[in-house]
Amino acid sequence: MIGLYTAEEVRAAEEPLLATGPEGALMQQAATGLATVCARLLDDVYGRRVVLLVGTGNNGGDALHAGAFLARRGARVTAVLLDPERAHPAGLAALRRAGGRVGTGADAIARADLVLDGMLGIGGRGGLRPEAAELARAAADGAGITIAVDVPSGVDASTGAVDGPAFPAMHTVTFGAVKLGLVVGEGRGYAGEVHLVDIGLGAHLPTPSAWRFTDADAAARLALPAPDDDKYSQGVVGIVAGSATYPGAGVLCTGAALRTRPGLVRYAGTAAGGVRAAWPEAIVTEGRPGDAGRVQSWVVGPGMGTDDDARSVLAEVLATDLPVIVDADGLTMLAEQQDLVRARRAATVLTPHDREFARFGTEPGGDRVAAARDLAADLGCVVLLKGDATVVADADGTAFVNGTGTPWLATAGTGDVLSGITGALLATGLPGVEAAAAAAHLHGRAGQLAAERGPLIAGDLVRRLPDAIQRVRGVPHSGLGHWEA
Ligand SMILES: NC(=O)C1=CN([C@@H]2O[C@H](COP(=O)(O)OP(=O)(O)OC[C@H]3O[C@@H](n4cnc5c(N)ncnc54)[C@H](O)[C@@H]3O)[C@@H](O)[C@H]2O)[C@@H](O)CC1
Ligand SMILES: Nc1ncnc2c1ncn2[C@@H]1O[C@H](COP(=O)(O)OP(=O)(O)O)[C@@H](O)[C@H]1O
Ligand SMILES: [K+]
Repeated sequence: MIGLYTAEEVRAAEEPLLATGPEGALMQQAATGLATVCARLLDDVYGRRVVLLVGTGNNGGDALHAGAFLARRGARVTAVLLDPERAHPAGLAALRRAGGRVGTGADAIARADLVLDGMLGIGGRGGLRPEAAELARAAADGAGITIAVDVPSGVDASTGAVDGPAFPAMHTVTFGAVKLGLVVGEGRGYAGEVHLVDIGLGAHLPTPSAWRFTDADAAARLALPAPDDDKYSQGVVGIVAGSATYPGAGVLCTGAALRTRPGLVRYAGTAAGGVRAAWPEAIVTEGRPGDAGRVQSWVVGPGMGTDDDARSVLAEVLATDLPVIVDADGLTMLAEQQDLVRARRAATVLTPHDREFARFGTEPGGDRVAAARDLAADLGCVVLLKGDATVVADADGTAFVNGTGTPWLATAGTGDVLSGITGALLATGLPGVEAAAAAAHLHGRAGQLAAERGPLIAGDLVRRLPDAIQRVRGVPHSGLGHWEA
């Protein structure tokens, strides 16, 4: 797993290194790593125009030292200083020694091949002041590559909240540890591609605030069928989704569960006809959940409606002592009867998008990890808050930020697929928070695979799920399967 850290955690880890290491050593390491990434992205450094946006703190110092490195390799480097009296003295001296110069704003930015944002790093507080905001806008309008030093200025490094304008980075070169604000919420959009430069913080870092799953983490949670398995022992999933008028949600959800963990999937609900036609593999009843037969987990909510029948079905499912994932219409009803979750002892996973989340009382706001954590703690369940970087939080504060996916997932029905995957993983006995994090990871990978062929529809995710599973397991898909000689 990849740890994601707040600014405070990174500062605390830096302290012992600053206290014991030679003066400026950490900054030299950071700046060298930064300049190396810049040089790689510029391809040929000689003669390139580089503009440094330089604030009053160490973030500006990093930019100045990296600028000096690039100037020594023949780049034409101009530093734009937000406050000339307070620019990092050693950094400025190094830049001047290397032949860099100090200049002014917008024109230089418009002509730059590369704009390096060293205005604010983890010491930034609140929104950008007007002069900094102006430079960020000019960088957005320019044609050069935009690279943020450590954190894009205007982005809260700990939360990803953005208050007003911020520097639009195509790349962020971050030091020592990945800051949470680079991968979640609005901040993620400003950070672009994140490059991590090792400055030796490793042993000093605390347990991170949040985690990101790798493919290996997801794969470790996808238990393979064993020789002594049968269709029941793999975990049976029950699906309550879709309706006579809207069978689609039932079809997608059932398909996703089957494709994730094809032991046995049972369906109960009024979309029975559509589900039966689409998935002969599923066991289908028009009746209530109790008529479906034994299951090890329930998916309830997508497209099921919100009438009285739907309410009583939701209550019936939540009254079981089985793990349940609640989505869509189920969430709309649950928001009005939150005690149905609080009373549960088995795992409950709620998978709201922003509007569904708001029905539980508060908008997600700028700090999406905190929002998901708060609701999870309040209800005593797992909350998976959907978005371009989906957040999963458990009642004890454990949090994951998803790193897979594509904006092509913003299409109807993809949420139903996520519900089916989550239900299938819950049925295997995984803790709720791990099932949800692994499901989000897998869903995103399926989306990426489907998007390789252009615009995707939700059904494509179901079709690509087997490939996504093989991909996260690191199995090359030759189409022939794996044979041991
Ligand atoms: N601590 C260290 O030794 C290291 C720090 N590094 C760099 O240092 C950065 C943190 O440096 P600092 O703590 O000096 O902080 P920053 O450079 O992030 O910013 C602090 C300065 O900006 C001002 N400021 C804060 N909010 C502002 C706003 N909204 N508008 C305008 N000005 C604002 C503050 O008054 C202060 O002068 C990191 O992000 C990283 O880039 C790296 O060099 C690695 C080593
Ligand atoms: N811009 C985006 N980038 C990446 N993923 C997205 C984006 N917008 C939505 N998604 C993902 O697509 C899915 C949409 O789910 P949802 O809103 O429930 O749709 P539906 O109810 O139509 O199925 C979620 O998994 C969400 O994380
Ligand atoms: K910055």
